[in-house]
Amino acid sequence: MGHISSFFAENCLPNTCYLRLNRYPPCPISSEVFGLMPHTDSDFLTILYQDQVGGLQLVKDKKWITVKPNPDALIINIGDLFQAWSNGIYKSVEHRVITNKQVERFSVAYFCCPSYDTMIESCKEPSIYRKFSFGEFRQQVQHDVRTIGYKVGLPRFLI
Ligand SMILES: O=C(O)CCC(=O)C(=O)O
Ligand SMILES: [Fe+2]
Repeated sequence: MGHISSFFAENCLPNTCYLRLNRYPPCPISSEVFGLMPHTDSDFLTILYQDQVGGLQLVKDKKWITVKPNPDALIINIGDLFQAWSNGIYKSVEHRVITNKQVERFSVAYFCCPSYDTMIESCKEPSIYRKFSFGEFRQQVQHDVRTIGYKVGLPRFLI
């Protein structure tokens, strides 16, 4: 895509990436409560493992579809930074988790993030997003969540 091939190796180092262990307890009112609200991940790529219970859904062709659990597979989700970096060619996938009435569910997510000072810019002109640092992006997301109650994300950086 016109970026140098060592970009990830140089910028997404073990000390800037992180692992999250998610536990979703059984929920008697599962039709009314999300395990995780619809969102996109604020990283480059997320490597996800879900157990056999299932519950992960993503948007495909404007519809929510269920990601069938597969014990032999990892799920790779594209995040917001990849979308900006590819100038919108690769889309950050919107996803959510629905709860289960009876069974507890676990998942493990590894978020591939660069350092806060890494500049995210598209390889293509005209770029649809202005250049920003990952730190600026995180700050903007946190500011929006605090002040308006939700993440706006990449649309804030459209030119
Ligand atoms: O539990 C899952 O399957 C998804 C977790 C997730 O989307 C996240 O941690 O950002
Ligand atoms: Fe996520």
